Amino acid sequence: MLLARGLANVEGDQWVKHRKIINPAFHVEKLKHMLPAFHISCSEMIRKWEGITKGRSCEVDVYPYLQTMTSDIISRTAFGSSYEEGRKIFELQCELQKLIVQVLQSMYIPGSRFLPTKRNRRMMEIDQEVKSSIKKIINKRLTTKENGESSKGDLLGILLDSNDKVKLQGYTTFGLSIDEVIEECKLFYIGGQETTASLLVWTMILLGQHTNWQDRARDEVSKVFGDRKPDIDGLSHLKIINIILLEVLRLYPPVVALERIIHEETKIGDLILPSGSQLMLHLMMLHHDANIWGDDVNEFNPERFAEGVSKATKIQASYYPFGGGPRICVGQAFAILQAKLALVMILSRFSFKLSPSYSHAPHIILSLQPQFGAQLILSEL
Ligand code: HEM
Repeated sequence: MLLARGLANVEGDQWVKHRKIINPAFHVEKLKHMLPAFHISCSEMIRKWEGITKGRSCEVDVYPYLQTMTSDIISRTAFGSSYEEGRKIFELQCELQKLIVQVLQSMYIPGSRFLPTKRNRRMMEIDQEVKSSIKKIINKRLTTKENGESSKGDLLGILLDSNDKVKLQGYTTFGLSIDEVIEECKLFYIGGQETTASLLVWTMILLGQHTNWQDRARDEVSKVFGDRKPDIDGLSHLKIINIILLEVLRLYPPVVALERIIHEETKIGDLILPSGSQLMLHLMMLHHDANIWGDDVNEFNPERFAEGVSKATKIQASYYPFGGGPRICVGQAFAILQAKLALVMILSRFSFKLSPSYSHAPHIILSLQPQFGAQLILSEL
């Protein structure tokens, strides 16, 4: 729970309260204003690639760059004007994430997390530092608000506004405490950064393999935007890129499994599951089941989504890259918008193919990642 205790980790009434406050932050109207921030972060990545390729074809492991870009986007969109402080917080959060992965991968000794080891002390230090830095940003915001300045269009501002609104609606116990706002800010990073980087890296790997789809996507980009800067309207009309992303999320879902706890005895077929049972829906298995998807289940074939998600399978309810039901991913539209914009910008500037030095090894560290990176040959257009 050191990583974040926000929305994803609360239950019952607590969850209803958090979700009601957070939902507006991800509304399409709000996302529209975040597009310029997405654009800046993506342009920076492209400039770095141009600096490497210098007009020639060149091998680049694109994965770390995509990770930096998605991290940068979260810092900008979560904290807006407090971007620099936000970035530092997320760098610490990233270090914490790595330390936690080390713990998860080492032998479990009960109680060992309370020992004052170097790693444990560093983890506690980071946790304290992150909390106090977010607190400083929030306090600064609250002071400017008290002075009558309107909130910024970033996630933190929207979260604080939305919190005020539910309080005004008479839900005296409904608002979030400062500590809870802090946890939500941390969760945006945990939930949004690695997952979106995972979606983008598998998309580039697959388009580097299936260059016919890359060409189709690029054609679409030039038809929709020409020399225009991508806008939200155009992005929502990209059909080819949309089915490509759907197919990537089927083959390589960044979150590989969904978890649920049953609150009352439930009968499924011949099985009677007692209350309190923990269920896991493995998306990798569901998305790779030939009975559902057909014989070409392991092939990259975006065309299967041409008539929409429900027509792509023989059985309904078989595709859940963003989960489902009331707990469906709150950042879905944010992630898809970001992925579409990044792809449009990459495809307009580079063509790419898989390098012979790429080793295919999907592995899971919080999200589904290419273990040895994503080596592509980039060529400037
Ligand atoms: C491609 C990118 C992403 C994927 C594949 C993804 C996937 C998921 C999945 C599978 C869940 C669990 C849903 C369930 O249990 O039914 C989830 C929950 C969540 N995601 Fe995402 N996510 C992505 C991006 C984001 C982004 C960008 C953010 C925020 C900036 C975010 C924030 C959250 C939060 C807060 C929850 C918990 C929702 C709740 O419990 O009510 N995610 N996500």
